Amino acid sequence: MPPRPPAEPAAPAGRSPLTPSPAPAVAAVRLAVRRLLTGLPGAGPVLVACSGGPDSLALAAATAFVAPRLGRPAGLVTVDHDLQPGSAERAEAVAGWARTAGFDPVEVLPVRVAGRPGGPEAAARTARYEALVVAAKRHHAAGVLLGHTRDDQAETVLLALARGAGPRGLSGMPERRELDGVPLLRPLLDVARSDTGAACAALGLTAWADPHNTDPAYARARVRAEALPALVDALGPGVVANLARTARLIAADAAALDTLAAAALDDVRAAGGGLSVDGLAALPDAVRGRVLHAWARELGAPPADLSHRHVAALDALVTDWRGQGPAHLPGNLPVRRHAGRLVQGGAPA
Ligand SMILES: Nc1ncnc2c1ncn2[C@@H]1O[C@H](COP(=O)(O)OP(=O)(O)OP(=O)(O)O)[C@@H](O)[C@H]1O
Repeated sequence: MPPRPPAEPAAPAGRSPLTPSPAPAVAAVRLAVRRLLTGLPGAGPVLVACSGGPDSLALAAATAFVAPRLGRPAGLVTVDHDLQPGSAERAEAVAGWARTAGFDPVEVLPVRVAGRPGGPEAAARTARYEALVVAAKRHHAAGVLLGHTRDDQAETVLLALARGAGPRGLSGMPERRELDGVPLLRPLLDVARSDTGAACAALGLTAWADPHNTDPAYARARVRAEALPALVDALGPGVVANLARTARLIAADAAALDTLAAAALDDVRAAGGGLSVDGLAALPDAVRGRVLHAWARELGAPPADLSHRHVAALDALVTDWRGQGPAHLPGNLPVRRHAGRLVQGGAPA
């Protein structure tokens, strides 16, 4: 069903109809958007990335309400992945609603997913983010707003725990990050999914139900349908908020370690090039791992291919040196230990 234009809820009895009080869920979503938009740098528009699902539809309705009050232009973009029948009509319905809600610009972004590497979900995500970044640059946007909620964050943390992720994965999704110079902003990370659904209902918006969200072929859908509800049953309703809180705490620690590692990398640079083994060995494990990771990227290893195994191989040259090596980084980059340093290059002749 295409979304219908938002309508403010009727004022409760005893209140002036001129100042209706929004439903609590509507107020919660608006407050979250206001908090993020207040003081956002840059004068350009924010672009809401809206799928037509309940999260981004509630986000869009809140942005349509809040942005003009803060003097911030707001546009809306919806991506047509062309993966399901009727996707073009749905995208047009979202765009049509957005025009009536006052967004400008409003764009449907068609993307091609076929032929990209990875599974269809990953390929669609990559294509979507590419299109969002291009649109944001075209409109000199101050940022792209995404509708991820607290429940999405909790799912992300559980999935990260299940695959044995380190602090980066356990940090979940950041509220703000830059992709190719474009700020990606997630105002709803502390808003419950039940609130985005309730906000849509209170505003008379009919959201699109993405069949992928309930398809048990996807691990995230199984976490959403089974694992999180089981945890909530067993441990209480605070679990979702607590998982999201843990992500924030770990993100703060990870950021502090990153800062320490950036300084440590400069400290352990060796005079003749490469890194000093003694300097590296003196660092705490968590800092040394980050230093080696950053150095590998500096050497030209493609970040997407650089795994913890590569970092562990570099680490072994420092802490477990038995004459082995070189370690091989992706991008055909051998690293060896020579004269008390880690240096790039194959075995000496
Ligand atoms: N087709 C799309 N067009 C524009 N933005 C999208 C699209 N799909 C996803 N997004 C953006 O990415 C966010 C996360 O999408 P995802 O599908 O992972 O989560 P979701 O919980 O199903 O969100 P929603 O309820 O908004 O569909 C969305 O809230 C939205 O901001």
